Amino acid sequence: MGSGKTTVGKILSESLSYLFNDSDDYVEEAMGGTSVAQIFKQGGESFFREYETEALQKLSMMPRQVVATGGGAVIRPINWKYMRQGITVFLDVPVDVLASRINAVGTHTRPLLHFDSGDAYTKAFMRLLTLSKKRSEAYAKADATVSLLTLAASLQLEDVLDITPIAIATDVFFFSFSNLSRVKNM
Ligand SMILES: Nc1ncnc2c1ncn2[C@@H]1O[C@H](COP(=O)(O)OP(=O)(O)O)[C@@H](O)[C@H]1O
Ligand SMILES: O=C(O)C1=C[C@@H](OP(=O)(O)O)[C@@H](O)[C@H](O)C1
Repeated sequence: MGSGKTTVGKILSESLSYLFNDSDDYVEEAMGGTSVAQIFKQGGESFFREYETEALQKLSMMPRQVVATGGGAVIRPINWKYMRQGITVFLDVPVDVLASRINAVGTHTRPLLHFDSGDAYTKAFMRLLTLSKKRSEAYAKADATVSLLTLAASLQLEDVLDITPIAIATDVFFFSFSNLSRVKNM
């Protein structure tokens, strides 16, 4: 959540002349415009995960597109069957950066990070830390990991906050290119 999948994915899709899709948007459309936050409220996380899997299955049948999945899509093994129809890239962003970004945009669209009271940054940080530990093995299944810490070092930047989305998209492009031979329909 907040790693830049949408921001970077849109840049990548434009430069490749591919379509861009966001699996959360796809779920919301399939639910007649009900927001992800509302779906969580009405049916809980497992209900949302069912629709997320269905969305990934449908999206996996479409060629020439960049998909930003929800950050939790990695936790269901069945989702990998669909995501691996393409090249999978994990954007590895330090948790404090994720929490700052989420804090800046608000938590209303991200129910797992939304709390009715308390310090929003600290609560989001703690939840993101727990989730990133719990999911680390699943994220490691991606074809490529683009780590902002590694990228900052290679660009000789002191702060990951100085890395532009275009620089990240370029890195994702090169990692993806080296995996192209595995994937049909690109
Ligand atoms: N490299 C970046 N530098 C600065 N802000 C970024 C960067 N990538 C994303 N953001 C900002 O962080 C927030 C979350 O990004 P988003 O692309 O929606 O993440 P995700 O789709 O992974 O949840 C947005 O407000 C976006 O503008
Ligand atoms: O990490 C998660 O479990 C989730 C991430 C969200 O997507 P983003 O990663 O686009 O915020 C969204 O799918 C839902 O709130 C659950």
